[in-house]
Amino acid sequence: PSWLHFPGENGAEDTVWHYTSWPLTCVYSALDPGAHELQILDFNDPFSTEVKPRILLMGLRRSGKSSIQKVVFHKMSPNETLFLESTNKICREDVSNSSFVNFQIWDFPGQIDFFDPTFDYEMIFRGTGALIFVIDSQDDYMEALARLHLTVTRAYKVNPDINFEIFIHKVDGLSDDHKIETQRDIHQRANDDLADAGLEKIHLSFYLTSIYDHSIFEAFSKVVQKLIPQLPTLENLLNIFISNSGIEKAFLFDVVSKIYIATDSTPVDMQTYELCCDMIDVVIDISCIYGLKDDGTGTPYDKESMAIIKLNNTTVLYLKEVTKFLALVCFVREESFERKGLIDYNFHCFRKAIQEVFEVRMKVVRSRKHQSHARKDKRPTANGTSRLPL
Ligand SMILES: Nc1nc2c(ncn2[C@@H]2O[C@H](COP(=O)(O)OP(=O)(O)OP(=O)(O)O)[C@@H](O)[C@H]2O)c(=O)[nH]1
Repeated sequence: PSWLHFPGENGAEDTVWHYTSWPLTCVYSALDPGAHELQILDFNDPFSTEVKPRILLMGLRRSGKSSIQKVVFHKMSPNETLFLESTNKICREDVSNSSFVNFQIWDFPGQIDFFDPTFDYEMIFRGTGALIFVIDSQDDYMEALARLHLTVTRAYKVNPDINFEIFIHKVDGLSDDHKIETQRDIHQRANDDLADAGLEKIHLSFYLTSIYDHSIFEAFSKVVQKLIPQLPTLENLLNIFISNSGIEKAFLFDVVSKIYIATDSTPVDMQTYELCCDMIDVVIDISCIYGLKDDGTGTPYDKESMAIIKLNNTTVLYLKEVTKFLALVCFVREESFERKGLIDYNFHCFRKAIQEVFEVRMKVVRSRKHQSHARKDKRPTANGTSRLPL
């Protein structure tokens, strides 16, 4: 077993212990002792069902990492993030809103000395699906670029399959011209650094983001979509659905986070996405006021949830419940919406197909769990017992 120390504020110290001498890696945080029960991560077992794709949030201090997590996944209002304290330990969180949106986010403290030899970055990167590096665009970003280069090169060596996602953040403070110029400059410098190191094969994706508009949700949607193995199937189903129903555009949304997990193959523009987010907010707000029972029980989003909003430009927005956490939001021309019966019938077929995709996934998960348990029971352990050395 090796010990990792993350110095906290006011002399407090969080000690993260992880045991890697066996395929099972256990992470234990001293400041958060209850967490160890959740943190049994089986990195080396390809059939493990405990491991969720991990998204790391990294970047310099005060770049906005915790704010992003709080705004996207905790519905915190952007203004409240002004009062967020600096993160002094790795914060891990499970996001399991639906069968597709299922991952773990690790928020790293900005002050962490990531390249301290006692820091086991191999363990961290091995189970990582996406590494989001947040750069504060309102600050001098040279130090951030140097840190980005170090982080990406180390991570790539351990795990070349990681998606590197660069959030050029806090762009609300920049003019439109300045935004484009900043993105071009960061893109150029980051890729030049990689080329100088002979690592031009590493692909970096760039996003302009701010917690004060929808850009952060859109960027997170794209990051999450890359981690959903069923994405091509979902896109295909959406393409078939819209082309047979006279629909202009359709999004499959995770209602809780407002991340869209898939859309058809026509291009997405920001305004369309914002309208969908606003519609979800309206539906949930109205349901919370008028949709609950007199005693306050019930949920604001259920099988009955649907909404039609007619815009003044002959476009109709149509929202329907797909599963407990997913909604389909469509853009339809008024004349096509006259054939609502056809749309509803096709939607019924679409929902059935989505359920089938879920079922296949559940079957795979169940059989992997079964195989995994069977193998764990058989293999000998380090201390001769069949239990984890916790
Ligand atoms: N203008 C603007 N400010 C932002 C944005 N996102 C975050 N901030 C502000 O940036 C400051 C730092 O945010 P944090 O989320 O605490 O930053 P962090 O990267 O988690 O910081 P550490 O925990 O120290 O590593 C806060 O005052 C936020 O309100 C944004 O998109 N635009």
